[in-house]
Amino acid sequence: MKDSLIIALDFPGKSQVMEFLKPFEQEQLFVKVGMELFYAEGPSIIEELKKQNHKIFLDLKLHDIPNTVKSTMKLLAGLECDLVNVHAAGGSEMMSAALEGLESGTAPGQKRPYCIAVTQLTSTSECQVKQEQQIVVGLQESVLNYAKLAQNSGLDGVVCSPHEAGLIHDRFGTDFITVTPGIRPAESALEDQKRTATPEFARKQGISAIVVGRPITRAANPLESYLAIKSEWKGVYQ
Ligand SMILES: O=C(O)c1cc(=O)[nH]c(=O)n1[C@@H]1O[C@H](COP(=O)(O)O)[C@@H](O)[C@H]1O
Repeated sequence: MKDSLIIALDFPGKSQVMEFLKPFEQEQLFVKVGMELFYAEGPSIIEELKKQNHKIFLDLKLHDIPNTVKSTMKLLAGLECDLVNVHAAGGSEMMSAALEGLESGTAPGQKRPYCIAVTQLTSTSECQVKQEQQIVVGLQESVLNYAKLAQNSGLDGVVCSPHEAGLIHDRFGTDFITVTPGIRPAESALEDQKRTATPEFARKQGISAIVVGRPITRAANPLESYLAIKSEWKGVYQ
């Protein structure tokens, strides 16, 4: 997990994914399958990507009652991805249930997928946290609170922005995984992301893995963009 660069495969279907991956034949990738692609293609897209030897983050951000999350995680464990996630806002009981489900769905002798919790989405601003979510302590404290709940529930780490990751490692240890989207090389468009940072800034925070979507998938030359971001991040595929 350490120093990984995860490419968000936010595409509407398999054909676009396979077209995108063509120039990456020489690269072993860590890819993220999110709701759009998974809902379009179902579990077969995971099998396809595994056949190509890519590591997989299945990003379905489960957020439901504990029983539903537990049984869904049991099912997802069978897909043998490397990383899955839930929303910390679902609460500690839900997070513990997610882990129980994953453990019970993992074949004996196999390693269960890492499970991390989304704290505050990187598209969320300080203003939204205070005005819409009515969390008076503010964004950073809310992220730290969710990280604490996730760790106490036995999860392996969190999704947060690069701006909170250093503090999370200070408080919760360097082994607690931080995965940070919202990565934008200097002068890239921020689009809907609010808490953004460059790959270089991310490297200095001791972050475990960065997630990059559009700056690679929508680049004129995706492979070139991937390699440039990777060298700025100094990620080493493991
Ligand atoms: O869990 C995630 O992956 C996630 C959490 C978060 O807080 N923010 C966030 O952007 N993501 C995902 O990370 C990816 C970021 O994509 P880009 O903004 O295109 O780089 C998208 O697939 C999002 O769904």
